[in-house]
Amino acid sequence: MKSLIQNPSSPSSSSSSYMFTPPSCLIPATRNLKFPLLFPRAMLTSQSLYRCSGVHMEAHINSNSSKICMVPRYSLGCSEAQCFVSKQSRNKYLPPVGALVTSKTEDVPSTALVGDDKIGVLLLNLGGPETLDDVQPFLFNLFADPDIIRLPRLFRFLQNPLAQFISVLRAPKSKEGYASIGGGSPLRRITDAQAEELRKSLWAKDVPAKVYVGMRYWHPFTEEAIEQIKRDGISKLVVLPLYPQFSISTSGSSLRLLESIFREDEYLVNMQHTVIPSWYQREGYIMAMANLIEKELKTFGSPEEVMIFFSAHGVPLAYVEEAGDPYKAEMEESVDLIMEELEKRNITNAYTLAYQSRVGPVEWLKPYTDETIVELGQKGVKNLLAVPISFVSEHIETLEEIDVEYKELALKSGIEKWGRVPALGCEHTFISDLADAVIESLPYVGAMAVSNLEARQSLVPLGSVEELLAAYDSQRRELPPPVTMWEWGWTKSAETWNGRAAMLAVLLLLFLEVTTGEGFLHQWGILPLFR
Ligand SMILES: C=CC1=C(C)c2cc3[nH]c(cc4nc(cc5[nH]c(cc1n2)c(C)c5CCC(=O)O)C(CCC(=O)O)=C4C)c(C)c3C=C
Ligand SMILES: [Fe+2]
Repeated sequence: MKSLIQNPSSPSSSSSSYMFTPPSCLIPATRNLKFPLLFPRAMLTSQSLYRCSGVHMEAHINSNSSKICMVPRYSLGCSEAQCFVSKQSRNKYLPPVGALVTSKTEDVPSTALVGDDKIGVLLLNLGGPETLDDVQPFLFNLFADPDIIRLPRLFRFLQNPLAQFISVLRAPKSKEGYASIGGGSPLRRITDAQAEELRKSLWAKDVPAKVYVGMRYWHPFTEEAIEQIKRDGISKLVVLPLYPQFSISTSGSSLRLLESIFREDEYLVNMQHTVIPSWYQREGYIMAMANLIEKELKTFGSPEEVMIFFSAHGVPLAYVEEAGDPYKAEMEESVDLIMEELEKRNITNAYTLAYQSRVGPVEWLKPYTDETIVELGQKGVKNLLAVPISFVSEHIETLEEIDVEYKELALKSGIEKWGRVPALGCEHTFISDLADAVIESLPYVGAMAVSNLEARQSLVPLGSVEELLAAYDSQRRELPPPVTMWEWGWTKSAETWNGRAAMLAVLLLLFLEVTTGEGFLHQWGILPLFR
């Protein structure tokens, strides 16, 4: 497979394992899902997902009896402190083999068989540069992704030169940010710890699965995780993006990559899998978010006067309005569900949602976080509690953008007290519920959910990679057909040479722009914005 990835440093990783027989007695919730799976807001209601016969239950799979039993929910007592294990202590039980994440502890057999099946969970995440030298190649990988910079098909040949150009321009500013949070992204460390906690939680629920981490733009790359999955002989795979809400630019991009890897590999073509595309509506996520907010509100003198300020990572507006990205709808529903949960606890604070971290010249989802902070200050709001909602780990945009830039802006704008809810990390309600989501999806591994009625009624929205992407692609606006030039001479070879000539011309123009400081990109205000 052709790889766009720039990869200067070597990977390191780890693994673990499990056994399971698909359960026969899981009772699906009685919801009728009429829309493509990428639109859970339209499909799902906020109640009904987590209750069974009025009692709060969870699916418990006993690998000995091969049955699912409904048992009262319990918690595992995993703390944030436990989660942030040092590199050394992790390495003790995380042998650096392949791309796997989770540990091999004493009680974990190296093979995880049930019948003939070996079950794996693949956590998908974005990845982040681990050192300052990684920043530019990491940015290249990000901007080389057609789901991040969406060029019309005719101009796809410009994707890599453009990615190179933008990544070089943006690297100095990004490096400053990563330098200020300790010289690199904490994402890998936190995602590894989440994978390990998920593995433990699955084991505690009698589902001894192996858990793998596949990052989209940095180590351990998805390709590395897949290689490890093949080496381990996994036969059934649950794919779980670590983004609560679906976006074309995040989960969608990772799934598209997986699809291309699956298509080209004989082993993977035959491996049964299912995908949990988004899970913001699950009780564990909602409860865990509400718990964190409730706790943080108590640090204010008058908690009831605090404005709860949900800040989500933005996406370009066109993703939602033209490409059918369900991200905004899912984000708004997430906020509604969390506020409903807080109301049940008699917390009825004012709240708002805004979008942060925009990049480039195009319009992004509004309102923008920075503008909203200023407006709130002008309106006389004095206490603000920022809640990062689109991502479950601390990363540059919480540690630098929110904690430093937005805090400073808020204090300048008249806000007197600023607070911030931590990212979920390894919060145990959250991890335990992710484990439940995996368990609930297991009966549908290989069932190819979208076309399968039973799977449509499952407790988590499920689908195969291919079907999910087909649902997403059907929402994409058709690109205009290629322009037909003269009949004569429009051969494959002419097309290739035309493409090359155009690429050279664009590179020349870019070069002239950078050296002279003048040109279209400057006129349109694009170039300075990438700095
Ligand atoms: C739900 C989360 C995210 C969405 C949606 C998203 C879309 C998106 N991001 C960019 C551009 C950049 N993202 C960068 C880093 C980054 N982004 C997310 C999350 C989402 N991105 C994370 C978790 C990270 C990694 C942070 C870390 O700690 O390493 C970066 C690099 C950092 C920087 O230079 O600011 C860029 C650039 C676009 C264009 C986009 C939607 C199209
Ligand atoms: Fe991003």
